[in-house]
Order: sequence, then C-alpha cells, then structure tokens
Amino acid sequence: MHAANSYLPKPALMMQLHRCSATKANDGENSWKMSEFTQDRIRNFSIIAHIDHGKSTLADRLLELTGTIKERADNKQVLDKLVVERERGITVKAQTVSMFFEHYGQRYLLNLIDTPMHKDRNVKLGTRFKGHVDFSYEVSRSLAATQGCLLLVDAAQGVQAQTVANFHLAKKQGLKIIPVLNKIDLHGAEIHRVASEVKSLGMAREPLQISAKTRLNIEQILPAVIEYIPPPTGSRTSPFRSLLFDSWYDKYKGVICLMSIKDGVLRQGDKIQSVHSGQKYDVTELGIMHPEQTPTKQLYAGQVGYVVCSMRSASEAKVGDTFARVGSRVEPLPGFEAAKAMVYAGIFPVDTNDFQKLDESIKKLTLNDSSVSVSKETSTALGQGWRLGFLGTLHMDVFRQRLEQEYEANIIVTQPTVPYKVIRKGGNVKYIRNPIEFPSLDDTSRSVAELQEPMVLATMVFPEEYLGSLMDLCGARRGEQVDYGYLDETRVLMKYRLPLAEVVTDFFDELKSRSSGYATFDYEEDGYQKSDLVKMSVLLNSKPVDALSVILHRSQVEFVGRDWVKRLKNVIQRQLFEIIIQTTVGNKVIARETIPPMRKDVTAKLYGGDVTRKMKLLEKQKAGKKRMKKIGNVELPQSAFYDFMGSKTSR
Ligand SMILES: Nc1nc2c(ncn2[C@@H]2O[C@H](COP(=O)(O)OP(=O)(O)OP(=O)(O)O)[C@@H](O)[C@H]2O)c(=O)[nH]1
Repeated sequence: MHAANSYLPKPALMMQLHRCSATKANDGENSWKMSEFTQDRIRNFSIIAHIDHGKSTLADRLLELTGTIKERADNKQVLDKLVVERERGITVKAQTVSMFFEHYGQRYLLNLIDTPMHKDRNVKLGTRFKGHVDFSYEVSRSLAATQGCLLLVDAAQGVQAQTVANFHLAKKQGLKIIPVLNKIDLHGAEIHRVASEVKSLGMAREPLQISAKTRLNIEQILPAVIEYIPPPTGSRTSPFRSLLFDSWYDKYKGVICLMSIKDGVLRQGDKIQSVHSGQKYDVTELGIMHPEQTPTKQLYAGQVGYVVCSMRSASEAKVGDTFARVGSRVEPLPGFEAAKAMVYAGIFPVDTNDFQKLDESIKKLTLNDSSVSVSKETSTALGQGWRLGFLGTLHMDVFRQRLEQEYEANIIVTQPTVPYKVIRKGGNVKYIRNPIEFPSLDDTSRSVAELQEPMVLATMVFPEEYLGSLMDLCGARRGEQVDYGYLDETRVLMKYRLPLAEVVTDFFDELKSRSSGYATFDYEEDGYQKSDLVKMSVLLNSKPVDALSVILHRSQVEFVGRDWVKRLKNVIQRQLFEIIIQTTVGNKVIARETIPPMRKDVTAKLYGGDVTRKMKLLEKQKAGKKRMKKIGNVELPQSAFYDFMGSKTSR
C-alpha cells in the first residue's frame, strides 16, 4: 500500500486549488484572442515518461480539466479518433494540444507538446518493442519547443530506462522538470521507494502524487506547471522566427507542420522560408491544436500551433528547421540536424511482379514519415528493390510490418546495416550504407586511413539479480561500461557504450530474455569509433551473392561465417549438382558447407508424415520456379532469401 501522508500537496498548492477553474475554451470563433496571450501567459510543456506509465491518460485528464474535451465516465481515452489515427502512424503522437486554463483570475494558454514515441498497437508487434525508443533527436527537438516538462513515473514500477534517458535529455536542454508519481491508486504503489528513486536521479523537487485513472490530485498539475515552468522567451516585435518540431501529411491539406513561434508574429498569407533549405512557402492556414486543428488569424511569439504552407512533400518538413519571413535574415535556432537514418536495409519483393505495387506502397508509407530515406537498389540476386534508411530497428520493424499487414506486401528485408564511416588517407570521408560499397581489402590497405562505426550510449534498468548476465551480454556485444549504480536497494541503473551494429540485431530480445522481461532499455547516439571492420561475402559455387554480403567486426567473422553457411544449407534446395556454400573475407574462406546433388522430388527429404508440409513445399517450389534467380549455375528462389532472413542466429 502506498503511504501518501508525507507527500501530501504543499499547503501553497492546496490553497490555490479552489481558485483554479477551467476556462471554457472553444465556444465559438471569438472565445479567445491569440494576441491576449503574451509570453507571461503561456506555458509550453511536455510529459515525458516510460511507456505505459500513463502519459496518454494524464494528457486526457488535463484536456478534460481544461474543458478542451468532454469528460467521460468510462475512463476510455477520449481522443479515440485521434488515437486511432495516431496508432496507424509510425511516429505515434500523443498529441500536441493547446488548452486554456484560469489561474488566480488570469487566463493562460498551456501548450502540451508531445514527444514522439515509436509504438504501434495496430500492428501487432507484441511485447518485444515495448519500452524502446529510436527517436532521441526528434524527442530533443520537441523538447526544444518547451521550457519544462512533467516527468511521469509509475509509482508501482518505478524509474525505468526511458525515464532516465528522457530526464537527461530534458536536463541537458535546461528544462524545468516537475516529477509526478502516477498510479498511486494501485495496491502495488510504493510511493516512498519511487520518490527516492526519482530523487536519486538528481531532482530536488518533491514529486506530485496522482492517479491519472481515478483523477486523484489531477488538479495539482496545471498550477504547478504555471508556477514552476518559466514562460517562453522571445519577442513579438522581433522578426518572425519559428522552430518546426513535428509534421504529418493530410490528404486534403498536404503537409501540416507544428511550429513553435520563437519571435514575431505569423499570419495567414505570410511568405516564409526554411532557413536550412532556402525553400519558400505561402502560409495558407494556421491555428492551434484544440484538440483538433482550430484556425486562428495569427500566432505570436511563445505560441505553438499548426501551419499549412504549400509544402508538397513531407521530406521538406525537417524537424529542427528554423523558418523566417522571406527576405528577413535571422539566426537559425540551434540544434538542427538533418534526419539521420541509423539503420539501413534493402527491401525487395518476393515476387518481382509486385515491384510496381510495392513501389506505390512505399511511397504512400513514406509520405507520412519523412524520416525514412528511400533510394532504388538493384541486386543480381534479388532484382530491383529499395534501400531504406530508418531511425532505428524499431522504426524499421514497424515499417516492415505495416508494408506486410496494411499493404499485403510480400517482401524480403536484407540484413540491416548501420552507416559506417570510411576515412581516406587524404581525409575524404564517406558513409557506407550498403555492404556493396565497402572498400575491398586491397583498396583498404592502399588508401583507407581508418574505418569507423557508430556507437550508442545505452541505459538499462533492471533488478540486481540479472547484473552478471547483462554485463556478460554487453561484454559479448563489445560494450564498454560507462556507469553503474543502484537506483534503490534492489534495482540497478547501468550505462554501456556499445556499437550500434550490436544493438540493431537481437540485443533487445536478448536483454529481455536474460532478465525475464524485467530490464528496460533506451539508447542514444554517441558518435563514431575506430573499428576493425571487414566485409564478409557469401559464395555459392564460387559466385558471390551480393544481397548477402555484410559488414562485420573482425572478431565476429568466425561465428557469423559458420552460422550463415549452416543456415543457408537449410534453406537452399538440392539441385542436380553439388552446391558449395562459402563465407569469405577477401580471399580467405571462413566456413564452408556442401549441399550434395540430388534427385528431383524435393519432398523426399521430408521423411514421411506431414502431408501439409509437403504440399506447402511443393507449392512454394512451383511458385518459386517463376522467380528463380541464378547465381552462377545455382538456382536460387527468392523464397530461399526470405527463409534465410527469417531464420535466427543463435549466439
Ligand atoms: N491504476 C492506474 N492505471 C493507470 C493510471 N494511469 C494510467 N493507467 C493505466 O496504465 C496503462 C497505460 O496508460 P497510458 O496512458 O496508455 O500510458 P502511456 O504512458 O501513454 O503509454 P504509452 O502510450 O504506451 O506510452 C493503461 O492501461 C491505463 O489505463 C493510474 O493512475 N492508475
């Protein structure tokens, strides 16, 4: 049971509560004037939390409390329509929304800015992806639109990896942080323990204690936001300048941008310009999210709203970009980085006839997700396809699942690769996003000064009994311990610097399985590091299979080389002649397997029994014939690649 007594709200807050009341906001077009909200009457904040700690529920409660949406007795998420929309998106947006709230007789404009999360409940990804974020850059740009945040922690589960990572991100940006313990209604809530965990992160402020579900103490939140989080800075009279922190594609209006107005005023009809690309746009509509798009005539410094501005493609809306009036010279806002794909993979249709259809599906999916980079790729083994870049593996998996489930695409996804850096002796730097581009051994010794791989800083939180096993895991994945300590008596907070390439494979699954599901994990980019990298090729009867080459750290070549030939042997059907499968680095053979020549009836190798399996195999073979590729003299159906990519390495 929780012991809430020592954490009762402070008397000062208690006194204000009865004076706070919600303002009915959207009665008609003129129920508010944007000009009324000068910076001192604006607060921009976000809620940061580990997945499932109650962020959406709390957001709903705040919307109810401010009259932005109607209260519902059944506790069901009121933003249902939006929720459905969101859940279909790759970047799940917990909704950026403007609310009006009265405090001590003053009307405030409170903008709750969402931080993007990767989670897609419509696509059944299972628990594998819970608590895993690929978006630290996008989260940091959303936070840049705020001056403070609520750090929401489940009072039963305590601080988790994402809580820690988000806390540090917010702290780095100098934001005011209000800790809030949620779910104090639960029997398992341990308020004292979790409050001290929160403190151990370095937060001086006593946490508020609420139940977003039962609405207990909800009324304390917004007064705390107004009193503790500073108003936005900037000036209405300075030249217009805004930060783009989010965007999506609307089939009627085109690209919709969410912007935080840093200086000046933005009006319908204004001509604005991206500071980074120089592209010019006409503002055709603007307004606030209340909670749906609600047009206004202007947006002033300190305010946050949506802007529709003749942008044709989502790829033009770069998160972190600064916008200014055409012709005006302003300083770009700090922190802009072009969307950075961290994981690349080739995607090919299983049936080459599906190329056109798949091309359209990929176009549709990327329309709403500008962070996926797309280029065409041709493989001798797999035909025409695409090389797609994603923010992380979760992003990639969600994209793949959406292609398969929503667009019924039948695809082969090649082994993911991270962007490696090749530094030439002359100083020239090239990023390698496809193993095909990796320099040959000759080229490397002649002209490459250094090969580097991207690193991440991983944060893990778990019960101490798993410490040994998780340290082993990180060690085996070439990790280097950076930090380690106890959050409380039994739970460990551990940080490792790890190669991204090690994290994008099965690290997360392995972490979950070694910790019986208890470990939580988050990571952020952490620069590049010199690395002993090589390209491993797969040969069938001495001919390389381009789609199967992979860049590896030299220490892993033996293991992966052996594993791959075995797995390939299992998926390649016998042919009338012997097939030799080899993995090689340069001229050196790492491993070899042989598939003996064979008879025509492929099902003969399935001893007796399972008729349906036989039928399936025959059907597969029949279908496969149509799309048989030849690697030298070896016939290889696309389905063999599909099976190989789907089979698992066991470490
Ligand atoms: N008992 C209890 N359950 C709560 C409370 N707040 C939220 N929940 C439940 O916790 C679960 C997760 O809540 P969400 O609001 O979806 O959490 P979230 O942080 O938005 O989760 P993600 O959207 O997955 O990031 C839901 O089943 C909620 O009903 C609370 O105060 N008490």
